[in-house]
Amino acid sequence: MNTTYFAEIILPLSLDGTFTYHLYEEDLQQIKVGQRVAVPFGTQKLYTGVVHSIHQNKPELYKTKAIHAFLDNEPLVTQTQIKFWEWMSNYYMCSLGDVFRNAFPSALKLESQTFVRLINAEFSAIDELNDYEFLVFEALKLRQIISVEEAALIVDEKSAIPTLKLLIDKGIICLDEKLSEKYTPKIDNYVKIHPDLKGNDQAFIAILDQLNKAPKQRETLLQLITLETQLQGKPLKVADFVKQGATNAVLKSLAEKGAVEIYQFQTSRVEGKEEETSEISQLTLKQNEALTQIKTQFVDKSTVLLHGVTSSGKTEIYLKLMEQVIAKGNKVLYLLPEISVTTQIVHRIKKHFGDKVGVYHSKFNQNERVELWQKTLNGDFDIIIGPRTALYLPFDNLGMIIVDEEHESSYKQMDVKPFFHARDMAMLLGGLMNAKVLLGSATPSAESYYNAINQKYGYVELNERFGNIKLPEIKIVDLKKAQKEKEITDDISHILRDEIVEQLKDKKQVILFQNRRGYAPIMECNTCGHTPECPNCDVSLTYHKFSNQLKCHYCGYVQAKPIRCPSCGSHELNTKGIGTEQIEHQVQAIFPEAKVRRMDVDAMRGKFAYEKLIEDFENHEIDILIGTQMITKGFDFGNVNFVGVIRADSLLNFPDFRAHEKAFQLLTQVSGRAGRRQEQGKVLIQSFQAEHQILQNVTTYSYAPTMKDILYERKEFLYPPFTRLINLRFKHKNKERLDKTAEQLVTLLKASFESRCLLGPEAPSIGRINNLYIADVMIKIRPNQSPQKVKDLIRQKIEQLHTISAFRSVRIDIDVDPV
Ligand SMILES: Nc1ncnc2c1ncn2[C@@H]1O[C@H](COP(=O)(O)OP(=O)(O)OP(=O)(O)O)[C@@H](O)[C@H]1O
Ligand SMILES: [Zn+2]
Repeated sequence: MNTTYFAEIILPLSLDGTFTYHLYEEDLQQIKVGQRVAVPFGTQKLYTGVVHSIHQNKPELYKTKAIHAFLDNEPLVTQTQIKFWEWMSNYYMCSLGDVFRNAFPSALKLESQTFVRLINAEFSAIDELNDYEFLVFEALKLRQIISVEEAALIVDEKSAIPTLKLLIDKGIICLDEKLSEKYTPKIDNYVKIHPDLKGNDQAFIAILDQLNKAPKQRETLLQLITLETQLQGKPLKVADFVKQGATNAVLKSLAEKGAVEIYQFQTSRVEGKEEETSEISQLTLKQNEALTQIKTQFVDKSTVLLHGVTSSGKTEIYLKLMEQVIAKGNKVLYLLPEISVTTQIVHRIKKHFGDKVGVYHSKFNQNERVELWQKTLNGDFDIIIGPRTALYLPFDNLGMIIVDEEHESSYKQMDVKPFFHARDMAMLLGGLMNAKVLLGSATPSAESYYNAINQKYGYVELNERFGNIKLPEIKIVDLKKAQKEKEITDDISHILRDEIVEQLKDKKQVILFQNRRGYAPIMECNTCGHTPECPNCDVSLTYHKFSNQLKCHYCGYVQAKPIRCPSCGSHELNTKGIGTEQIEHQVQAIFPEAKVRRMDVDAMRGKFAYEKLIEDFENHEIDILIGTQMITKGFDFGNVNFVGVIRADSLLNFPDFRAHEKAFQLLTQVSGRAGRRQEQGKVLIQSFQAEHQILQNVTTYSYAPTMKDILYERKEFLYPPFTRLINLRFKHKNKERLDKTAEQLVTLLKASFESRCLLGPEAPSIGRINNLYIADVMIKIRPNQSPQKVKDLIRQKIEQLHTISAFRSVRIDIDVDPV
């Protein structure tokens, strides 16, 4: 081997660092940093990787392999992205491969275990296929689906991925996705005079004669003629005609006689709303002031916090800013906590910027993801809207990142590595790309607020609602008192009930908030007190009445609701606690005429479930909407003047140092959905702790005093922003081994920390999930310590721990800045 050039390749593996491959003369002609390559790894496996760098340092310790193929001519990943990934892997203490796996669309990442499916069996231009493509195509015609591994047996190992890639490019095959879901358009029935009768007087008179014996049908037909004239060619919905006196039965008979035609027409739900683009609203005086301040502060600050009360028009300010950034030739990334929020906001943004807006949807399938990646790379969009993973797109020329609802904890990724926080990573990416970062919220997080008042960030306040409407009047309903005085039915106090009656009378829509889903969190036997628990997790099962099942919200375990207590056989099983499903039942029982709907993860499963619900709410097909925190995020509806909170208590009692901050934010945000257009709104919060300081502060909109208390406590007890946290989460199926391992690591770390800064091991509130026991060790990093050094130390101690094989089987997940 006399090659002198080597490439470092990023592979989607949970192993540290990059991997070295040697380059041949001809490779040097085409290789570029950021390009996709197919490489062998391990004994048989083939992987898609990305070129990280090219160098001449021959590895001494092992023999390198060659790159099998270059998959594209041009890089799919920018150099900035590679820097970004490396930074993330270092900061969040995971491998570069973990970041790559999470960041790069899996459809672009063919691996041995990936499956492909034939989509164009009719493909006939066989001449255009090379020998290998032809072989794979023939195999797929027989079998429909094969894996990359199987393709490697048909052609050869080297050529499998490149061959499949060519077939994908030709549209002959695609990645197999079992979960692909279709959007079913909304179909409506329409009615018109039968085309055969149009302009055919004779036929028409014949029909009318025939209808002499059916006066109702005759009348309806004549009415339709009048209506059609009035509508001047616009289609008439059957439903609308029925409202004006026609009946479905009569229309059916008319259709059978050939007098009218009933036809179907697809009513577009989501796209149909995109009108022509229009000008951005004129900002109010206050909004304009805020905009000017933001721009001034950006002169010497890279991050500005916009703290504007609910419905103050923060979105309008973002629109103006975007316009200005785009005018300078730069791009904007607009982050939202969950894509659910976007439905309304996307419409607002598209209305102004049209198809220059790219939307990244968390429910996108793999092929849609690839398309967005490529279009971003081509610079097709001026604005990208998306949730936290939109940070991974291959941007160029980013001028601004807006982090809307920056206080939202769903900005933190918790299910897969890297466990990153999008707000923090937005600032990092902003730094790498020289883009400004605007954080926006009506209830900023304690961390951002602290940074703002300490002038690390710019800080702009906007204290009045658009149209100078007063913030809603918030009152607390004392549930203890209501129960004592029997002023309550089930969980709905009579004050709350009466207010809903008034609202419905005024044709207003009502939003009710309850932060638990399901019917009841706990089922309990009245005789022996037994509570059914999940066999895999240390939690009680949640009762879902609709499906008559008990479900575990942590591992998905499901069982039918038992008829008798599994412990004592008694029939007296009772439920404790309340979920959205139960509130839905109670509300429907009190208001049988009202159209009641529920919005929680159970009710929002489909790809477009959220869009449909928003549309139904806008069309007033819902009178009362009951939801979990899903309804708190950015909802902007004009016809809601009243919001009710069913029970604030579980928010207040959560065992977490952020509980009070979250309770204040959530209650303020929910309240903010009321009274956004014409008049001051009203809010009722039911609670057994009516005197609780947080509730009192919510009613008086005392954000700053609340934060003062919270920050005082954080400082006292060494929590962020006064320390940085790293949580080490141990998981193992054997509790004893788990505890021993965690204790051993604590012993190794002890010498380096004061005892107040090294907590645990301790079981979290749910000590076992999916048959794995859990133990947490929390490390607090004080401002005088270097976080990097602490991280190095942790790595080193884990390595030391792993020299003993018994400890190696215990998984350790490192969570930097846990929320
Ligand atoms: N300058 C303006 N001209 C016209 N309409 C405005 C203006 N400012 C705000 N609005 C309208 O007022 C409503 C509330 O504004 P917006 O949704 O931007 O508030 P927000 O501060 O983002 O609220 P939240 O934090 O509660 O989501 C919207 O319907 C918006 O269209
Ligand atoms: Zn479970």
